[in-house]
Amino acid sequence: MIDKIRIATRKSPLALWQAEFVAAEIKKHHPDIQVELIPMSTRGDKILDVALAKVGGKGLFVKELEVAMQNDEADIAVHSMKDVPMELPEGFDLPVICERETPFDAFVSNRYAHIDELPKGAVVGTSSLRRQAQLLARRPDLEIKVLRGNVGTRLGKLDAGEYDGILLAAAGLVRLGLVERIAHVIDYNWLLPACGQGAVGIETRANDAAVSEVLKPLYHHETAVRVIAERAMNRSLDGGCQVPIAGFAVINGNQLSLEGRVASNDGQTLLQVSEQITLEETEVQQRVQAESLGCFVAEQLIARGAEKLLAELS
Ligand SMILES: NCc1[nH]cc(CCC(=O)O)c1CC(=O)O
Repeated sequence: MIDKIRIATRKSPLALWQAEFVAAEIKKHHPDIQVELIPMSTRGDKILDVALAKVGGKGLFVKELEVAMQNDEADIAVHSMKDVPMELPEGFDLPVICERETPFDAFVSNRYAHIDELPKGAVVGTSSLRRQAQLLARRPDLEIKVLRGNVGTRLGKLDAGEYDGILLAAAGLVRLGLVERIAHVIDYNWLLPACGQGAVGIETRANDAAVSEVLKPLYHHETAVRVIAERAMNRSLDGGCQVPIAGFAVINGNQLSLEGRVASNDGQTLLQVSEQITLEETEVQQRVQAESLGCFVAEQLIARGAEKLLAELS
């Protein structure tokens, strides 16, 4: 019997919100289990002055949390799925993906109500190559300026007048109660989200059946199927979150569709593939199908030159 669960989390307000959310859900379903947060800093939190793409290395935001689990200082780690490397290290599992918040990106500005209102040459803040590439594909005249730090830091830089507008995940702003800062949510047809964006995942030590059992009520199957498809695509393309890859899956009835994009950093080349399959009956079958749809979309992208594009970037 488990009487306590320790949650390793980053210290940013968004990470703490997500960990608190998981803690509250665990307590709701298991009133007798004690939950404790173990906040810690990761390398990704400490390196703030360089674009993430230049820092390199996978798992910048998760490694320290895994070490804490390995050392039995924590039992689970709560992550933004977007930040979780496609391949987990040996000894860890990701048994639970929670219900997704809005997966889209948001335009935030103190001066302009819409991206389309930005004048020629306006300065837009983002450190995501995915956002940069897709924005430049539509508006090659805009100037992209590095923007790092947690959500509050980024908003502070916007407010200090360093940018005409910035791009952030809408989910982070919603969770932090900052919806009013959103000028508009960006249509995914022209800014396709990152694989896993808006979804929270829970990592455990491998084969920790007791902890997995406790976490079961937090599992959201539809989100899991969508995120599995997106991540399988990303994995097959061998891309981390530091390359201009976008992937977005939706379920409509028994149809699972996945769109994937790979772009050059300047947005001049943008490859795009969309595929759809009919889902089988069981959850296990559907997860397997999602995985193969992701690989299939990746193959199509590779056939159109994605590998060459990504190789040129690294
Ligand atoms: N890379 C940082 C990060 N990781 C997850 C989110 C947002 C929340 C989410 O996608 O679940 C953010 C901030 C952002 O991209 O604006």
